[in-house]
Amino acid sequence: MSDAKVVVALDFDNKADALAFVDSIDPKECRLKVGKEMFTYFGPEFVKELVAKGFDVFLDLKFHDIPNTVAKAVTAAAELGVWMVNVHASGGLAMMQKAKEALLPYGDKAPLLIAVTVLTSMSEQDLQTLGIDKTPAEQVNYLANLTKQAGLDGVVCSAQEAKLLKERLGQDFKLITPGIRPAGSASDDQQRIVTPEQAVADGVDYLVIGRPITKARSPIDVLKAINSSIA
Ligand SMILES: O=C(O)c1cc(=O)[nH]c(=O)n1[C@@H]1O[C@H](COP(=O)(O)O)[C@@H](O)[C@H]1O
Repeated sequence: MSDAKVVVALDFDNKADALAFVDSIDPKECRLKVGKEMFTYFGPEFVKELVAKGFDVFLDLKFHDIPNTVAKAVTAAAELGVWMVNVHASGGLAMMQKAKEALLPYGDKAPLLIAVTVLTSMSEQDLQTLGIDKTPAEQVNYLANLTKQAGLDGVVCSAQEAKLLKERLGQDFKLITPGIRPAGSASDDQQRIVTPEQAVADGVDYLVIGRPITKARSPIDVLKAINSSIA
């Protein structure tokens, strides 16, 4: 298993470009995330292909459904041999508990199970439009507590919330943070952004980074630069 902190979000609409990047890197340099776009185009076979190449794969399908359906979906993810899989914490305590239970038969081969708190593309105003009268940090803290209570391994949040969550939930509770932007790069549709250096200083376990790497003229150079900035 790799000890890389960077998880590259493989958000490509074609396999050739994704594989050109993947085949130019070593599994020691980063882990890979397959999300809704590539999974919908290329399915579980693509995930298996990446696992067979030796990469730790984060299957990011953000399951959010009734407990039975999510438990079965998480089992299907474990069968693919992925390293990590996620659900939405707002699916509730029972849903998360059932998902965790579904992974028990896999023992130490089970993927890490984490829950998305408040999407990094959302601001306080966005929460208000959903009828949530809290700051993102308060809502993240609330859902992260629920996630820990359900026995999951950690949460997806913004690195802006990392320091507080590590203090409150302990060092072992994993924090996975998208919305990472090297200084000077475009924020795109992300709202709660943090640089790679700051994220690591604040205790983040894994940094999910997509467009700043995959849309760069030389993705491999950007990945290497980020890796050395957080070494
Ligand atoms: O679960 C995720 O990975 C996720 C959660 C979240 O709150 N925000 C978020 O951006 N993501 C994913 O992380 C990746 C971020 O990509 P970039 O914005 O291109 O770096 C995308 O693939 C998103 O789907």
